[in-house]
Amino acid sequence: MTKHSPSRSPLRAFASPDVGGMVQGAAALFWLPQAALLAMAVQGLASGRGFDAVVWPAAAILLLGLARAACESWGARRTFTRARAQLTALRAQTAAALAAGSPLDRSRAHSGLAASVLAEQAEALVPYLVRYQPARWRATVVPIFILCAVAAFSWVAALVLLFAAPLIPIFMAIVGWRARAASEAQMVELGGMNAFLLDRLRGLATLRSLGAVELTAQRLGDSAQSLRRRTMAVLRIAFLSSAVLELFSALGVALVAAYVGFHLLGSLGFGSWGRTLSLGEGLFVLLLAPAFFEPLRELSMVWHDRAAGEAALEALGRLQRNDLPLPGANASLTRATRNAHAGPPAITIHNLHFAWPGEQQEVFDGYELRIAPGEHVALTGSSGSGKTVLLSLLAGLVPVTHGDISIGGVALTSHTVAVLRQRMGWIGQAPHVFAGSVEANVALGRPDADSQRVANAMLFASLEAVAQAHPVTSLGEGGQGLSGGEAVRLALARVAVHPHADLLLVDEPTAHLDTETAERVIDALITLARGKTLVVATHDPVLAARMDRTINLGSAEAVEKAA
Ligand SMILES: Nc1ncnc2c1ncn2[C@@H]1O[C@H](COP(=O)(O)OP(=O)(O)OP(=O)(O)O)[C@@H](O)[C@H]1O
Repeated sequence: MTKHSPSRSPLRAFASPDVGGMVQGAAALFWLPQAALLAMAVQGLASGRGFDAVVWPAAAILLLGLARAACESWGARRTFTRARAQLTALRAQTAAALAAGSPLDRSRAHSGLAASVLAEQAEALVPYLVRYQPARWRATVVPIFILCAVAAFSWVAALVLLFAAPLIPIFMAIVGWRARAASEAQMVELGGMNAFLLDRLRGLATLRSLGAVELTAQRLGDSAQSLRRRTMAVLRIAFLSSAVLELFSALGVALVAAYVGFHLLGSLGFGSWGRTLSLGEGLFVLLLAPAFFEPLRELSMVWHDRAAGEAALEALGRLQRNDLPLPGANASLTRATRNAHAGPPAITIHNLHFAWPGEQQEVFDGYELRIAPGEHVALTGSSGSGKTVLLSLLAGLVPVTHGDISIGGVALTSHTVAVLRQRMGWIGQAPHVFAGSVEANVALGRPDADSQRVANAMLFASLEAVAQAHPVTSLGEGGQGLSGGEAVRLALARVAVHPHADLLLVDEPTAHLDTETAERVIDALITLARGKTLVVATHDPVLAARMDRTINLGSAEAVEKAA
């Protein structure tokens, strides 16, 4: 299985401007003919042509203005639609990459951070694409055209613009570099605060019972203060970049205005290719000077969108990196419908090696195991001996480092695991209970879980009383409102609803239950596993005694005996 770590380039593709942004940016070029017409009209008025000199240029300026507005609005609409579509695609790609990671990967982003990046931080891409990209394009193209037009009349004015302009990108680059660092720090702080909040909300009952609510509120307050400071840093940098730009653009325009004014007065006769500028030409140069700086000023206004957008792209890229991929995450399920299973599967494990990524110590080092079809097996052993890891390897939740696992004669590989998983029923150590009704928690939205099947499964797990006590949506997130025994029964019902499951993998179903409840859970489990292969990890000797065989992972002889 290859490591899923997308390069930065697919994400970078999001940053390329499209035709909408280009049209929007180029619309600023309409100012060139508009300024020329305005200068012509003033020249005409000055030369005594009266009202006639103004009418046609005014009409043409109006038409050009309408054309400019149309281009800008079409470009803006197209850029916005594209940006939303790109964001949706990027969110889907990131969510798919998150789902393609093993649930046992300890380096996975916390759910609070992932939710914050996907829902909140990713939104920064929209201003980045809608405002920054067209502004960047405009700032690259428009000043060049204006500079050429100005240079055609006066090389001195063009030179003034040319000298003032590079200072702006230099300062912007310096400021932008700081802005990016500040923006990234702000986003990290925001994600951290969200993760902290989500985590503490989940553990509120524990915090309250141990009297740690005050302290947590104080820490949350400190985080909020730190976030405020970071946000202010980002804003300060944004204001600074605007101030620098305003200063240089005002200086540039003032110098051009002074030159044109003195030139027209005859005090500065040079700089216009050996001739004297007319009033209209001087005015044209003067009208173009602020327009030369305008795209750069716009760029500075949206400069922090760039920093936030790039920080968001990077955060999404980080979420997409998987250190521990989920085997077969992208395999198709189509073959599953064709595969009719003949009886419960046998399990064969040969020369199994498994080590966690980045760890030298192997949890399994050449492990061998055979389980007969329909056999009920208890995995025992001291805490940390690898019971959960073995169940996870059988369920294909983590990839084996080396060795072979076969289920029902089919080798467990990234190609077959999705199909094999269809015949597995899994009960983890802490089954997750979603906020919602008991029925919805049993059905889990599976297409084959119709209401009749759900009702039968609930009957089997004696859950009707629980369902009646929690009508419609009252089950709390994380199983609040359910006792430990009820939560296990809910997990049993989830498996009971699945008709093709003939291999049950169950992790410590009786942990933390009183003897009587544990007995009932064991009875239900054995009933459910009738005619199926069952592998159950447990520390409970009563449960282990009810199985056909016990395999102790904590002792080497037991492993050999099992083999
Ligand atoms: N997600 C993980 N990432 C890295 N190491 C892990 C992870 N989960 C477990 N381990 C390590 O793998 C080893 C086996 O853990 P495992 O959970 O399989 O033990 P176990 O026998 O099920 O223990 P228990 O009876 O307490 O549930 C332990 O050393 C544990 O620290």
